[in-house]
Amino acid sequence: MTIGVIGGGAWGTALAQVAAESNDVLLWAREPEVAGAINSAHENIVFLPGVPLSPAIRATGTLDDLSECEMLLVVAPAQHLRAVLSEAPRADVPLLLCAKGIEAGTRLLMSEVAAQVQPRAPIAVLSGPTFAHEVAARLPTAVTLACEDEALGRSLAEKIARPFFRPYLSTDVIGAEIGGAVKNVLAIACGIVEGRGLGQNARAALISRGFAEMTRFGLAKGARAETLAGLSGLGDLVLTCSSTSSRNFSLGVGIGQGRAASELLADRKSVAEGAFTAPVLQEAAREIGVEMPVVDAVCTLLAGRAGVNEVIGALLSRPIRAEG
Ligand SMILES: NC(=O)c1ccc[n+]([C@@H]2O[C@H](COP(=O)([O-])OP(=O)(O)OC[C@H]3O[C@@H](n4cnc5c(N)ncnc54)[C@H](O)[C@@H]3O)[C@@H](O)[C@H]2O)c1
Ligand SMILES: O=P(O)(O)OC[C@H](O)CO
Repeated sequence: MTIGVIGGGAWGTALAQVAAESNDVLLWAREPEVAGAINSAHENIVFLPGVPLSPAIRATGTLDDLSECEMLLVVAPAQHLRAVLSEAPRADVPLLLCAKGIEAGTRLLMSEVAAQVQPRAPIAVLSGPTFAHEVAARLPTAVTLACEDEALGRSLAEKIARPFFRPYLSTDVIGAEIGGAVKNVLAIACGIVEGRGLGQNARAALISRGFAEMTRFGLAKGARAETLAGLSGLGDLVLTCSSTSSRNFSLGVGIGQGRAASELLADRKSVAEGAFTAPVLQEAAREIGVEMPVVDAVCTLLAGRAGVNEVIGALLSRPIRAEG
């Protein structure tokens, strides 16, 4: 079968490499130099350099070329997903959504955006603790594959599973998406703590209190607790809050070291989704009356409305309260 991949960033390329172990893969890349190098040198020189890619991966710059694919992995960044999917051929094949974020303006999750622009396509979500370079190196990785239609979810999982790439099934699409979106914002917070030299205790406290925020928000939006505590929630939170391999964490490190978020973001070619999700998440949480102080703190720092010491001081001086 031919699997289509929409998005030639690091994650789209790593997933193409996984899928190419037993399928033909057609990857749409926005940048002509990315598509050119994949076809001529079997390497994504821009977003995943140094990884020799399977010759079973062909790249194209034309979305219409994906019209014959039997399933599509959608790996465009969250804020571009609507535009890219709108330009893609009308699909009634399954869309496996792999971006982690909430759309600015609409506050919609990726599955909700996809349902608006590709209403005939069955939708599933792939999320979890997955650094692209590790997956591309075939290091053991487990993910959540969420689909309301259990049988479809199982068949998609069977198509992409490999001995080193192990999907766990869920029917909680919203839960899988909320975990992936929220953890990116919390990873920025953990990076700030690292960049400021505030120690491991502070980071563990942030992961734990951040997980409490993710859970409050997720449950209020209809997510299931076990999904939030699983690979796509807590699992990804732990990964992303612990390593400079995370673009969100490393953005936070820069902010913690005193650099302006705007300057750090302007320097980047790769995406730090948490920077875009944070203000939308804050709006969404306020709308439903869910308190998210760590998310609020990240928003303040991203917008440059206060300094790091002031924001951390305010977090630490909140009234003493019950943990649960
Ligand atoms: N990299 C990872 O390890 C990883 C793992 C899991 C999930 N993800 C998620 O996958 C998604 C894609 O991330 P990535 O790491 O592949 O990206 P990346 O940072 O490697 O590359 C940036 C991507 O953004 C695309 N882009 C830039 N401007 C665009 C525009 N105007 N319209 C459409 N596309 C545009 C580029 O073509 C490129 O594909 C994100 O939501 C990310 O959170 C990434
Ligand atoms: O580099 P990040 O922070 O976008 O994290 C990548 C993946 O989402 C980790 O699961």
